[in-house]
Amino acid sequence: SNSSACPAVWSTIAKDLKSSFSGCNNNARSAIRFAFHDAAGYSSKTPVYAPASGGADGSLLLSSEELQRPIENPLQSFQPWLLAKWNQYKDQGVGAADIVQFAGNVGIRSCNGGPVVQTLIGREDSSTPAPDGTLPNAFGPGSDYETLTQLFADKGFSTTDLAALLGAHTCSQAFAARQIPRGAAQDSTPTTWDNNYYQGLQAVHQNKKRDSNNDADNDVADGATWSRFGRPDNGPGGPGGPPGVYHFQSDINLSQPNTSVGSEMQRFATSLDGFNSAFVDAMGRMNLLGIPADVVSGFVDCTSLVE
Ligand code: HEM
Repeated sequence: SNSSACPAVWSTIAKDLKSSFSGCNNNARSAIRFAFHDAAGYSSKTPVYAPASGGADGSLLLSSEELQRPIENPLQSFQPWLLAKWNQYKDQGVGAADIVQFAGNVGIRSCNGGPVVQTLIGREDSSTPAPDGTLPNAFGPGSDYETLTQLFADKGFSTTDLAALLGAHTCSQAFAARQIPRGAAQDSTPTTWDNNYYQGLQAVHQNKKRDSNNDADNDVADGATWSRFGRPDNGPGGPGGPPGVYHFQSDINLSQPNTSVGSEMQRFATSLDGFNSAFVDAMGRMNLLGIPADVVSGFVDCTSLVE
């Protein structure tokens, strides 16, 4: 890839999106999840088709069938905003798949401490809905450790990659998940990109160990109703306070100590640099999911605009 070839229009888009995403706001966080959900439509277990087998092809922006799936909730309210942005620039040769991933990377960077992910441009678009069933569940069936590690392995991600990618929940809030209060965050500082997310999950497992014989209080004890232990652990609320930190069942399952994902998450809880370098590596590949390597080699590098 060639950075001098990054088309000028992307400078305008970078300025536009940076101001729209300022402070790691709702649109910034939605853009990060939107990029993930567009790209992660790829799986080695589904049929190969051009241009990206359901991966980073813009289909989440272009296919209403894909967008309407419940797993996308509540991105249906963000998509029109991003579509309008794309409509504003598409006559200047801007692709839908490219703007989706570019916006995700600007979103990450807009969070306080957010890293710079390599940002390549040149994708082909597709309005074919990605294969269904390729995205992870946070609660209930499919949110278990085995299913989720296999799901990500099928996209080419190792357990280290998965541990790092989950760290995006350093800046997540949940608005659609009915199992937790609306707007609840997954770490205590949702506009800051840090490793508190991992620390909070460590605390959950610590509490579980400490309290394995006692189910009388609000913790992970018996894992019966996870929302009872989804209390703010190091968050602004504390029991009885305003909504603070609520964990997804998937995040708790994947962070179990003595598992390969869990031990990497434990490492990231104590190493912000370790988290960021693993995240940048995995997210750079997420951005390109399903696109053949020989096609990627012709892409141009617009990373400097994200910095
Ligand atoms: C096992 C894997 C994952 C599961 C089960 C999962 C699930 C979820 C769920 C249920 C929400 C809340 C949606 C809502 O109710 O509004 C969410 C939010 C979010 N997720 Fe994930 N996620 C996973 C991995 C990832 C990855 C790999 C990324 C990005 C690299 C990511 C980025 C985000 C972001 C930024 C939000 C916040 C959106 C907002 O604040 O509006 N997630 N995720």
